[in-house]
Amino acid sequence: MCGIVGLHLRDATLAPRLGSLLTGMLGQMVDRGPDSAGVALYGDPIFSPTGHASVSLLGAAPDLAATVGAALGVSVTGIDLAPTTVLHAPVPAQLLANTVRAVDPGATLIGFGDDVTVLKGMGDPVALAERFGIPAASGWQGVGHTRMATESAVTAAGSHPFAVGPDQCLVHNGSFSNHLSVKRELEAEGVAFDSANDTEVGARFVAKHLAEGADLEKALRLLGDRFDGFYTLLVSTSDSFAVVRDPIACKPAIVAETDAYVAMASEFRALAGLPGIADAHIFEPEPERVYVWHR
Ligand SMILES: NC(=O)CC[C@H](N)C(=O)O
Repeated sequence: MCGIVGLHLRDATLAPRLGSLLTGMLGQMVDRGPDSAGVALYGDPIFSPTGHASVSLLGAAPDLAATVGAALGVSVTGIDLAPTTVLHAPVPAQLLANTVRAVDPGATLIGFGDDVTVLKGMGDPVALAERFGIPAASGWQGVGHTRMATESAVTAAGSHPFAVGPDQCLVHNGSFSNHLSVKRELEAEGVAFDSANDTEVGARFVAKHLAEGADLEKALRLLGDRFDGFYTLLVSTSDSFAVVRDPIACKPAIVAETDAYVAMASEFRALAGLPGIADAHIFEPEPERVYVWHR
């Protein structure tokens, strides 16, 4: 199992409702993965303030904002939402991420960018979302995941999303059967990993191809060529929202599209409460077809 939900808004008047709609969707997927959960939000003014990069971390040192601020020579602010910590600084996102890694190598970086904030934790997904303040969040895009672990331990670091490139986020339902082979290839090229999770291998593969200049559609086609196993993936970037399924599409997925949004979930019940759903174009993504929507 595992439950995926995602909402890509086209109608800016829905932005103040992003967090409450996403929390409602996540709540419908709790029985697909009750042990841990994670959310990525794009464009919330508190989690991702304008003019600042954000970095999301697990296991951050208590005084990290001050240490990173001293290293960068700027004011760094933090939000403590245990086990996730979010830091903000008025510097480029990659510089903030690199500085955090250098200053606190014991922390795990779970997301970074100009527009995205990633929050992950253990326990009931809706209780977590409420503790993180997701229902009050706004923005233009959000992704959520409820995990039933198959490939690595039930820990916050093993929870999805895996957000390993700037403003990127990947969530997965399924299991990559050749992830250890792909991981060895990526490690030989210098890619470092934070967990033993199969989904992290997919996220690092996509991030590498995006960094090398592929667009999201191409990166997901390359993933389909290289990875074996089962997958429904929802992948988002600073301007895109994409869905792809393996050749036999054995993991469920449903998309609803209106003039106001594109929504995706593992099961329709997560979409049933969305505004205007009765008039939405609703379909199951075809096997192996890469669907990408742009902002
Ligand atoms: N149940 C799932 O879909 C699990 C997804 C992924 N293989 C993980 O272990 O995190």
